[in-house]
Amino acid sequence: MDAYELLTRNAEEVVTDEEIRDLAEDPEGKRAYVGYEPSGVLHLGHLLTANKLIDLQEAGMDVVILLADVHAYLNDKGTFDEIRETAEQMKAQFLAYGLDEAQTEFVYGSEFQLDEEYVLDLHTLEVDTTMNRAQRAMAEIQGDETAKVSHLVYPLMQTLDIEYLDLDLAVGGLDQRKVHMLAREKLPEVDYVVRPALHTPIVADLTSGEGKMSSSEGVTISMEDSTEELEEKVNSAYCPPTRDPEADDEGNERENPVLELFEYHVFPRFDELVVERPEKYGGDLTYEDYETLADDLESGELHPADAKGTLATYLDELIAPGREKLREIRG
Ligand SMILES: N[C@@H](Cc1ccc(O)cc1)C(=O)O
Repeated sequence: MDAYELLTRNAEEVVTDEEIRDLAEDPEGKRAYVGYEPSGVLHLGHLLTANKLIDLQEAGMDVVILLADVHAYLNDKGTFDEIRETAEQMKAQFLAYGLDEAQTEFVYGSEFQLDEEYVLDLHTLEVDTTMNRAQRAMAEIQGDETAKVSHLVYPLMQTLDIEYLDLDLAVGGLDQRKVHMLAREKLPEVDYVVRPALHTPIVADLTSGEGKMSSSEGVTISMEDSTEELEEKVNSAYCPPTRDPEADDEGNERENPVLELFEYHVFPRFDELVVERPEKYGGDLTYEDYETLADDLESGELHPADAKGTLATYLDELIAPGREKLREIRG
């Protein structure tokens, strides 16, 4: 796979394609980041962006993981001490998951976001940004909560992080796109250069196939799940024998989350998947790419129950090292 392909595979959006192409010309040693509000246990949402970071490392880039403690604090996620403690646990899980330690730098937001220069830049942005504009950027991150002043400061700080961490690329889920658009608009106003952004898809809720999956709403899979819990969740997932399911009774769009997990979580990490089947049902199947597997599900060659069993096995392999780490940490 060439560098451009590694950078962009499974990305839902790149901003802009031209800037990413430039980066792909010479990715060696360039810096990409994802910021996470520390929350202790990694779940599929974290792992989807982590997969992209692994791709970028493979292309030669260095990765910065921002443990966004100040942002979590602004978003009312607990006391500062609690937040920092959960951040330490996340570090260990990211490395266990497969990020290359030599190419990964972990930075706490509080290491630089409280410095005088940063804070003064922040105030400059506050002067230059309407409340309406900042609030729009936050809509998807803040959820249903009533907007507080902290929610307006939050996206302006995220904008500055891109400059202060000296990055060449900002990565995030599609829910970060409005903040990255704000950054493109605002960074030049404080005389900083615009950096490209890359957005990963948001996988649908496991049980309904609707909306987006996160740890707070709906069912997700996390590093905390035992093999049995993981199997149970995958087995109860929505999986019609097609990649384009019909909308539900209320007209809500649906996806096939089982296929999405194969596409975004499993195939990027394994060269080949084996679906184990007894001889009398046709024997084992081997897949080297997502498309063939999705075609077989659609044609009936691959039964949803077999697809789910296989998905559970591979997801379990992916989270097993992180699960071990968590056990060690918690004793
Ligand atoms: N906004 C991110 C967290 C984040 C914070 C600061 C950043 O610079 C980047 C990302 C989230 O929703 O979790």
